[in-house]
Amino acid sequence: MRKPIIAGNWKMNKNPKETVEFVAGLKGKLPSFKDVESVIAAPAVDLQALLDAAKGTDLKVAAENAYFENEGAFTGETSPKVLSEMGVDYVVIGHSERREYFGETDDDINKKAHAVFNNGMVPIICCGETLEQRQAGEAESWVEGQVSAALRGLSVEQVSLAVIAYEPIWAIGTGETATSDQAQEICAVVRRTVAKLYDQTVADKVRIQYGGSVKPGNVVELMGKDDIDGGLVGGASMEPASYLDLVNFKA
Ligand SMILES: O=C(CO)COP(=O)(O)O
Repeated sequence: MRKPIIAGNWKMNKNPKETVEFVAGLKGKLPSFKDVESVIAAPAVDLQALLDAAKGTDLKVAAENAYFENEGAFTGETSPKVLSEMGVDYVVIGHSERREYFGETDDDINKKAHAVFNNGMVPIICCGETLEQRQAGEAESWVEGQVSAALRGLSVEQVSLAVIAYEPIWAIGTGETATSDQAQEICAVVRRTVAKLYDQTVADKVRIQYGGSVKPGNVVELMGKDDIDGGLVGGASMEPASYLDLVNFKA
């Protein structure tokens, strides 16, 4: 049984004060961590405020990115070692916005996956195709390639813990959700890829999120699909009421 994991991704939005206000708005309303993992991925500048506010609650904290080196002359980067020392649980890596605007490659993302695990955290590894790739019938092979590259060299134990987020780029922030069948189809490809690279037991443990215009109105249908274990949510994670509707999708 895979535990559902719903993660908000605030992207480059909110300041520390707004972060604290958001968490105050969740008070007493989050599902138990035993049933659903509720996660917020916040900008690096908000993480300490989020960690402090989330203490003693069922909310888990994710960084939106980290570098693959622990320390050194890398001006402007965020150390995965320090994130771990701060108490961060998850790190989103390889988001399509990182790949597109900041030139991150499959190789960078693989190094980041290793760095995150080596520091005792769990990566949320993103993958997903463009509209052109989908229209050319290349979505499956593209995603299979991204997942294979990201997982290269990881141990069975590490991959069993990993979270993989399938986010079709054409559905991000566009209001255009993949249908639940389209989402399921590629999430199944992700799981089959893990089975091919490792084995079915590992594949059955990996949690796969769908992301791209997830909202309270479609979360139940998406979560009902066999290979969808969670959501990675931008816009609809920004306000407590909407976020609570998502994480309480079972209620
Ligand atoms: O990119 C996303 C989450 O990482 C999806 O964003 P939206 O939910 O705003 O479409």
